[in-house]
This record gives sequence, structure tokens and C-alpha cells, in this order.
Amino acid sequence: MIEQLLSLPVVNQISTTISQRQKDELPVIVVSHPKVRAAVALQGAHLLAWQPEGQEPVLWMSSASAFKEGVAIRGGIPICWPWFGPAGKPSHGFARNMPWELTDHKENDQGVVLTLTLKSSEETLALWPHDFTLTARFTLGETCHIELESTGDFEANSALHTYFNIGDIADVSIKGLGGSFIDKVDGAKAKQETGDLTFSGQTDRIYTQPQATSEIIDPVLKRTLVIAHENNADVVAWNPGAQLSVSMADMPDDGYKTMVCVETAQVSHTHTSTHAAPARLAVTFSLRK
Ligand SMILES: O=P(O)(O)OC[C@H]1O[C@H](O)[C@H](O)[C@@H](O)[C@@H]1O
Repeated sequence: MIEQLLSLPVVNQISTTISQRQKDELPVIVVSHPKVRAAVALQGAHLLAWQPEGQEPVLWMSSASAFKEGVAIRGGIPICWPWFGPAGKPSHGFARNMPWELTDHKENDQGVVLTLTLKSSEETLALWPHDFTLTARFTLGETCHIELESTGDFEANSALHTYFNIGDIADVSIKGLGGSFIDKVDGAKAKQETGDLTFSGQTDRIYTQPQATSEIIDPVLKRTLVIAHENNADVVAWNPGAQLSVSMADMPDDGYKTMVCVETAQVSHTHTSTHAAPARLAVTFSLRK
């Protein structure tokens, strides 16, 4: 993905390492820095790629995803806000389908910080009756830190819905999810299960008592992805499995084999935002050999 984006013409050279390019209908901010290559679409403040120097891509992107105005991107990190899933329309909230603004950028020897902002508008007020400012701050270097901050006067759900690039879904296991989950493929039943999560078909679970850190053990890519969650109630684990993958137009038929979503989420409870105390959801990714 990042090679493809870096081959697109530069629309605006923002700094030495940051440029704006155009992928079909969507403007994309591309980072090419000695320590890291990365890209974020202004629509949805959607991180499309984060690849530290010398590593395989960390985020999975669907080769069948559309890059169209108002259409959700399949892969990377959709920001779900102010609701999750089918709790409202559109699915996973409107923040992922709207154009955000790049409001700040910084860079140093270690990498780049990009800040994107979405504010309430007539269009959002028609969908959700609250004024808000939503800020997403991406600190991109050898590690990746993402912080989502919402200011206003409301309750909201949220998720950093990360699609990770893996060697093979049949071989990965996930640690640190805790034993209690809501099983969305079995009538949203509350269940208990100890041990690491492995995959043998469609899996869609909201873990409600996760540990602070989840780990994706990937024996094929010979690495462990470490996901340090901050200020989340839940972690969602999702893989569509073969059948659902075939039925999704924006996913290749075998797409499910090389991705897994491990989502830093605030789903089982809402976060409260006030003007004095914004709500905050954050995550840090790092890699271990
Ligand atoms: O197809 P989307 O709206 O992007 O949602 C993709 C998936 O997101 C989450 O992981 C949910 O738990 C799943 O139920 C949902 O299918």
C-alpha cells in the first residue's frame, strides 16, 4: 500500500517528509521519513499504513477497498465514533466517512506527528445532536501512538478499529484479552473462556475485561505485535472467516487469511466528554521479533 501511495504525484509538499497526494477521490497525507513510512486519509483520519523502517507492513489494507467520498475504507484503522457497529446509521458512526482537516504537523529525527480534527457541522448535527471537536493525533516512528480526544458535552462510544497484517489467520494467537466476552456470532451471549484466542471461522467478540496489553503472536511473519491500550473498556477481536469474506465486495475472497482486527474500544460503556475534561481513547503499537 505505502509503495503505491508514494508513487502517486505530490499535490502539496507539506514538509521535507510529509506530502499530500490523491488516491482516487480521497486526499491522503503520506509520510516518508528515514525511520518510518506511513499514510493517513483525510476522510475519517484513517491511518492506511504504518511501516517502521526494516519491517513488514503492520496494517492490513484491502486491495478491493474503494477510495470514494463518503464510503468507508476497508483496512487500516477506521475511527468508529460516536457509536460502534449498528447502534446508529451509518455503521460505526459518521466520523470515519467525513473529511477531517490536518491541523498540525511536526517532525524530528524519530518520526512525525500528525494532528487531524473534525468539528460538528450542519451535516453531523443532522445525524447526532451534539456540538463537538474530535482530535486524532498520530505519533509515527519506530512505534505508533494514536490518541483520539473528544471535547463537548455528551456521551459516546468509540473504537480504533485496527486491521493488522498477519501471516496466516490459522496460525496466529492473541494474548491478553481476558476471559469475559460478548459473542456477536452467537446471539450476543456473554461467555467465559480462558487461554489465548485462536481462529477457526467467523469470530466477532467484544472482550469486556481485557488486560492493558494485547499481543498478536505471528509465527509466520516471526513477530509479535504489541498493542498497549489506554482508557478503553473493551477490546474487540474480529475476523470475518471465509464465507463472510467472499460476500464482502470490498474484501478479496481470501482477505480474511491475512488480517485480524484487534480493536481498542469503548463499547460496553460510553465515555463522558465535557468541555473541561475531554474523553480520551489511545493505543500504542510496537513490534517484537
Ligand atoms: O463492515 P464494517 O461496518 O466496517 O464492520 C466490520 C466489523 O467491525 C467490528 O469488528 C464489528 O465487531 C463487526 O461486527 C463488524 O462486522
